[in-house]
Formats: sequence, structure tokens, C-alpha cells
Amino acid sequence: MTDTLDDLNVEGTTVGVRIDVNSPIGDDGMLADDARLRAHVDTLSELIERGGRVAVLAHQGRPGGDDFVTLESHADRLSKLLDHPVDYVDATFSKAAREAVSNLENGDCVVLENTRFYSEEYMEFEPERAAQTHLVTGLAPVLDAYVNDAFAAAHRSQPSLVGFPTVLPGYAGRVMESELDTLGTIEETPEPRIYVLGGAKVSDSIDVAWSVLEKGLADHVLTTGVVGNVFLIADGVDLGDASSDFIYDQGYWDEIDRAADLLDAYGERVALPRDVAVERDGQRHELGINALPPQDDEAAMDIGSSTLAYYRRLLEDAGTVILNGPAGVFEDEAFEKGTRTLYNAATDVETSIVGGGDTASALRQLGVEGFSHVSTGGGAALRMLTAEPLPAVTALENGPTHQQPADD
Ligand SMILES: Nc1ncnc2c1ncn2[C@@H]1O[C@H](COP(=O)(O)OP(=O)(O)O)[C@@H](O)[C@H]1O
Ligand SMILES: O=C(OP(=O)(O)O)[C@H](O)COP(=O)(O)O
Repeated sequence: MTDTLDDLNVEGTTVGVRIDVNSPIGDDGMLADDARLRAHVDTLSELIERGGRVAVLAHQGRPGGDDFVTLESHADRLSKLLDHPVDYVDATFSKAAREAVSNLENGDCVVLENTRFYSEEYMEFEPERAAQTHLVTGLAPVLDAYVNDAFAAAHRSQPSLVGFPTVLPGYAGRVMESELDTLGTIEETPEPRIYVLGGAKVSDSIDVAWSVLEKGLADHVLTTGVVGNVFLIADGVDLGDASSDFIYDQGYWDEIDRAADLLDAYGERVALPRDVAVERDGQRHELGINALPPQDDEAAMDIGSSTLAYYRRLLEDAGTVILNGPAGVFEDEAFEKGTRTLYNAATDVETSIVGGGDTASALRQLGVEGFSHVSTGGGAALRMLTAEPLPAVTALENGPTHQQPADD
């Protein structure tokens, strides 16, 4: 068990708070969706109201990506959401950052710059080594405590996630606490248990499928999205050049062999799409597996109606459904049907758990509501749902011995 904010004496304490606000970014380089910021409002408001001196750490995007931008617009939006001034400093652990943190008064809040602007932060380390990185050795001396609220990044073993709790007393924030409470009890959820794996993170999804099938956590795995396309190709279906090229370009070609191995081992418990939707004459057009391959430039952009009927039948008997990743290119109106219909059907299952940044935004866009739990994390939620430990949580649990009295 990790300590929580209930165990932290906040007043007058300078707290480094790691949050996950990794969000869609518009063409203007500004924040395009603030759902992940909203999730952290409770933790940050509580620390501010209890008189903490709050230094916020977070990443945005990955190096080289269009969404690899400064946190300035995140700080602006946080200030509005918290209804409280939030400063921003374009530094993470340099003298300017340390001075900004040291000058905080009780109830002040500053957002430091995107941690991944600093190269060691995009590497994975053992906690003890992460504690020796420039970020942690530079910033930890001006902090009294560390709060990790970044559940969505807790599957990463990066310095801001595992280094600080190795040298500072560490606490779970309110988002982290609630995610661990809900997702930590997956083995106790009602059976049969169905995992629906879609979206575009094929490699992660295959890892999850292996793990939950091997451990007996999943009675069935249903595949959709790019994941479903990879499984279809692994099963010998010719999806055509457009889908194959897409999978190749994304670097997922090797995953086809892994998917084939999984089908060999657990094929009877893995469900594959029975039809797909392509764009023909500017419209959605569904093709059964026997009608494939599609025409040259047509890519499989969604699952079709037969697949939806098949998956809905399987869901009718489920006690728990765990879903990650959209079933199709939901951003395009013609291909939102799979995601809308499947996720709506999932809300009827006794326990329904959803994870994933894009998935959560798809559900908001499509107005699908009624799940037992919508996680702030994708990869992190999936890792927990395979009953695997999260490095950042382990680091919090193993952190330096500390006894700080809670506020009176
Ligand atoms: N058949 C498909 N072809 C191409 N992209 C797809 C397909 N199905 C889903 N996607 C894309 O997958 C992306 C989301 O996947 P992912 O990042 O894995 O989800 P999450 O963030 O919820 O884990 C979306 O941008 C969606 O357009
Ligand atoms: O968005 C995130 O994860 P997710 O896409 O699995 O929800 C986290 O911010 C982790 O980001 P990363 O996958 O670039 O390490």
C-alpha cells in the first residue's frame, strides 16, 4: 500500500506533484482537450487549499512528435480549472526552475516545463539509477515531498516517476489512489471476463492478450481496430495493400507473427472481426471476410455489422468487460459506428472498465456513458488489468522510510 495525501502534512511543504496531462494538441500547438487536466483538479486544489507549495511536473508528447510542445497552455488552462493563479516557468530543473520552486509561498502553484524536453526523462531506469539523473538530483533538494498522481504514466520507469520517490517521501495523489483502488481488484470482478482490444497500439495489446489468456483472467479476447486487422492478417486473411501498408508503416509487421502464435495457443478464446468497413464512393461500405481483399486503395477502417452482432452476443454473457482502444477510425463519422455500438453494448455488462486516452476522447465525442470505471490511463490501465505491477507505484511503495504526520 502507498501512502496518500491523508498521510501528508501539507501546510508549508514544498511538494513536487507529477501529473499526466499528455493531451491532444491542435495545429496551433495549443492544448486541444483538457480532460486529463480536469482529472487532476481535486489533487491540486486539495494541496493548494491545505497550504502546500506546489511544483507541477508533467510530460507532453514524445520527442519528434507534433504534440511535443511546451506546457505553457496547460498551465493557463489549469489556472482556469483551479480558479487559482498558476505560474509557468520554461525550465524543469535549472537554476531558474529551482528558484521558482524555492520562492513558492503557501498555496502557490507553478508548472515546470515538459519533463521530456530533457533527454534522460525519455529513458527507462531502475529507480536507484533514476534518482541519480540530472532532473532528480537538480530538483529534489528544493522539494520536501513527492506526490504521484500520474497514473496514466505509471507503467513508465522514467526519472520523474521512479527517481523522486526513491529520495523523497512519496504519496499517491487522488487520481492515483482511485485508479489503484478500482483497477487493483480485477481478479475479484465477476466472470466471465471479456477483454476487448482495439486501437492502434498493437504491440501493447498483444502483450496484454498473452498475459490475460495465460493467467486465465480472460475468458475471451475480442479484437477490433488496427489490432483486429493484424489478427486477421495473422489468420491468413488478405486485407489488401492499403491496410497492409499502414501496418508496415507503423512498424507492426513483426506483430503479425506474434498474433499468429497467440492464435495457435489460444485461438478458440480469441475472436476476430467477421467483416470490415472501407470507404467506397465516399461512403462507408462493409465487406465480409469472404469478399476480401478490398479494392486497391481501400483500407479496413472499422469493424462491420456482422462483427458487431457477434461481439454483442458474446458480451451478453459477460460479467466483466474491459475495453481499450477504439474499434475503428472514430474521428471520421463514417467509421464511428463500430466504436459507438460496441462501447454502448459494453455499458450493459455488470462491470465495465474502459482505459485509454483516445478511447476516453472517443467516448466523449460519441456521448457514450454509463461505464463502471473510465480510467485516465491506457497502457497503465492495461498493465494493471493484467495484474502486473506498475514501476511508478512500486517505487512509491518502496520509497525512503518516512513518517510525516498528517495535518491536524
Ligand atoms: N482500423 C483502423 N485503422 C487505422 N486506425 C485505426 C483503426 N481503428 C482505430 N484506429 C485509430 O486508433 C487510434 C487510437 O488508438 P490508441 O492510441 O491505441 O487508443 P488509446 O489511446 O485509447 O489507447 C485512433 O486514432 C483511431 O483512429
Ligand atoms: O498518454 C499516455 O499513455 P496512454 O496513451 O497509454 O494513455 C501517457 O501519458 C504515457 O505516454 P507515453 O506512452 O508517451 O509514455
